[in-house]
Amino acid sequence: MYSVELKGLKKAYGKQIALKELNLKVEQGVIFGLVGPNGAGKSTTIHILSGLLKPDKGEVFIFGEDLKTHETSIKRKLGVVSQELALFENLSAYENVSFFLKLYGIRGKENKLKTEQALEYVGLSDKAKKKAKTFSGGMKRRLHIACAIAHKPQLIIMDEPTVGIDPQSRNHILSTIELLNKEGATVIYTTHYMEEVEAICNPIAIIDHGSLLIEGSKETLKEEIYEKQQISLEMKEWDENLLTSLREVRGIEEVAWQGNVLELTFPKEINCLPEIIRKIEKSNKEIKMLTTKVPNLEDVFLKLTGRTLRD
Ligand SMILES: Nc1ncnc2c1ncn2[C@@H]1O[C@H](COP(=O)(O)OP(=O)(O)OP(=O)(O)O)[C@@H](O)[C@H]1O
Repeated sequence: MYSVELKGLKKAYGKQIALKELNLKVEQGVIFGLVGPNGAGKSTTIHILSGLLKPDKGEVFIFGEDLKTHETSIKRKLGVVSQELALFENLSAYENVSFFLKLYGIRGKENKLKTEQALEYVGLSDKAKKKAKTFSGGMKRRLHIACAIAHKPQLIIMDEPTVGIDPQSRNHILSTIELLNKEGATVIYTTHYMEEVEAICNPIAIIDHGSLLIEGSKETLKEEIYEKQQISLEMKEWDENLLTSLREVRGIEEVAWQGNVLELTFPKEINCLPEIIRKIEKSNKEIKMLTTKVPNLEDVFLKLTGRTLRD
């Protein structure tokens, strides 16, 4: 059973099509990165998943249940960290979390226990008695997360939870997500920071113009997208004769240089390296260092969408 299954989701705001026909499956127990350029349809998808918005067409299944017919039971399993903060400024951190738990019917001892645990998860235990209005932006964001996850949801949906906050709170949030995931929660995570996706998400889905472009493990995406191999050779010295002989290596596509570094490109399926090494030895030149360019997710994203994630 999938934690989330979206089938043929369509949504338009007037003439503006936000989701063309989105199909997506999220396995249980993963931190699923949902990324896409501005206007790709991520927030629309998340709003539909959280029941805030109805799709024009298509189906949403959460843990096998249809969102249309099982909204109440699904909502108990769901924790949504939206972009908008929903906190009571004049209540303490403890009172805020406790209030949200009461909305789920959690009272008494269990309420106390879960409130304390949630504050601990986000690193605010020592600020439990302080009013939300005295908190920095990053601390408010962490409190907001505590409120959303205190009832121990099986599925946590996070819409850019680290935008515009200090590095300390950001690191706290990332490790909270990893902790919640280790304890069994599935997390759907959207962000404009590709380094966060690299650090905590797997698998990922890239969407654009309201449709899925690609979905898979980070490793598979890099492998599939990257058709070329690139190596850099830092040379003690090199000359034109060496460049000419490297250009003759079977399969080589490009020989470029920057200072003392030669950059060679060849197709993934041809191993040009032994021949390259032979040519260099023959020329009596010395390699100081050899590095392989490893593609990153930003390369994958750029190739598929024509933009960088933060464009
Ligand atoms: N309330 C609305 N009214 C009209 N158009 C909207 C509305 N909300 C979103 N859209 C449009 O729908 C498309 C998808 O928007 P959505 O907010 O889902 O994208 P996104 O991927 O979350 O973008 P971002 O990364 O900028 O948050 C965009 O073209 C957007 O302009």
